[in-house]
Amino acid sequence: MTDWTDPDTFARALERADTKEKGNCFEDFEEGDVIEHDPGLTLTQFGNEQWMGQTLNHDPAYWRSDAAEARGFEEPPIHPDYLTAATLGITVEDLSEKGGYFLGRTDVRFPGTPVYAGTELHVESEVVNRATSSSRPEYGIVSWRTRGKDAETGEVLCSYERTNMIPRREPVATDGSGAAAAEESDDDGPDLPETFVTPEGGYFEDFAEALERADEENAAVAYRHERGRTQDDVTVASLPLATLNTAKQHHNVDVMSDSPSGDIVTYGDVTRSTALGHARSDEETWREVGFDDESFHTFVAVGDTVYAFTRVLEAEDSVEESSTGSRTSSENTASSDEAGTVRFEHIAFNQDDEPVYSGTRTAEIRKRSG
Ligand SMILES: C/C(=C\C(=O)SCCNC(=O)CCNC(=O)[C@H](O)C(C)(C)COP(=O)(O)OP(=O)(O)OC[C@H]1O[C@@H](n2cnc3c(N)ncnc32)[C@H](O)[C@@H]1OP(=O)(O)O)C(=O)O
Repeated sequence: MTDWTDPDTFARALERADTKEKGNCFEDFEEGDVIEHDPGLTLTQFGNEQWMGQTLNHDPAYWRSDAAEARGFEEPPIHPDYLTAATLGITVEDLSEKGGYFLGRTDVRFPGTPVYAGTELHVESEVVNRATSSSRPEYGIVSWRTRGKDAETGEVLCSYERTNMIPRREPVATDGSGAAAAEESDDDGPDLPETFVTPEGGYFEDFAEALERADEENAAVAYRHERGRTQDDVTVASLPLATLNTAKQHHNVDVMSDSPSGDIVTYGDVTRSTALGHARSDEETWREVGFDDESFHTFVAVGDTVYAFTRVLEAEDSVEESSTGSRTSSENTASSDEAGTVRFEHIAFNQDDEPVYSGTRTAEIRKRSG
């Protein structure tokens, strides 16, 4: 009788067996396709605290009832970074499990927040763009609009547009124009302002005052944050799996040894949330409003340390009044007169000072006088 576990026999069996494939290739996506993602997730206090603890998001309003109430929440809510990461994690099986990398995301918004523990998430995505990569024949570039909804009420809690490099079944000829353009770009050297201004504190007034000072001095409000977080098995493999993110990039060292990164890499949402955690530790955050123009520039792997750099772009002190006289919020107006709205650019960088993530963020920041 054949012993299938004999190593030689088993090696031959493996050679002859078909693989039941997971995930979709570039050719499987058509613009306009709508995909309802089967995995769902109940947003729990444990999942929320695990994410926030490991990414150094220690804002007390998300941990303690009294601090939550002082910020106008019923109880410590689900953190917007965890909500974003969970909304994306659920989609990976259908959209990007085949491989390829998370390149960027924009228009990240939270129309239904605050969200509390116990909410069940139902997620759907629409293919909004499919493009040929001019530099990488084995990949195409796909963008999706994703919406994470409250499974019970249908209310949209988190939505965004995301772009990944996705493997093709068949490589295509590329014209190399992207790579050539990058090589041709003339390098006149960096064009940085002479003076960098650092806000004195983390309140809205500190950011507004620093911007005024920078305007007078033809300077930029730009500074780095001291904390760093070295990537380990928890941040690289455990946190994405806890969001049901099945991307092999984060947990299959065997397959990834033969990939552009050569190793497993940190989930983009972990890198970004860690850098945002560093930035938030130096400010008095009131509410997160949204994120745009997010890009992942290079890989982060076990042993790399994630640091953060912040540029303050705008500060707006206005609160919109509705016709009934009650407060409403829009992009540049705060939801409460206790806060003003600030737009930041955050850059995550590694121990070699290489940018690994960048994006703009709009947040309501508490007023000292509020
Ligand atoms: C979730 C999830 C997976 C992850 O979280 S993976 C971890 C996060 N992502 C990364 O670590 C990727 C970091 N990026 C890189 O290391 C490099 O970008 C990469 C993937 C090696 C490619 O480098 P290249 O130097 O070959 O090329 P480019 O960076 O110029 O990009 C290749 C083409 O993509 C286009 N592109 C780049 N960013 C965007 C964007 N935000 N939106 C649209 N298109 C973008 C770029 O223009 C290039 O196009 P060509 O036509 O010139 O090829 C999960 O699995 O879901």
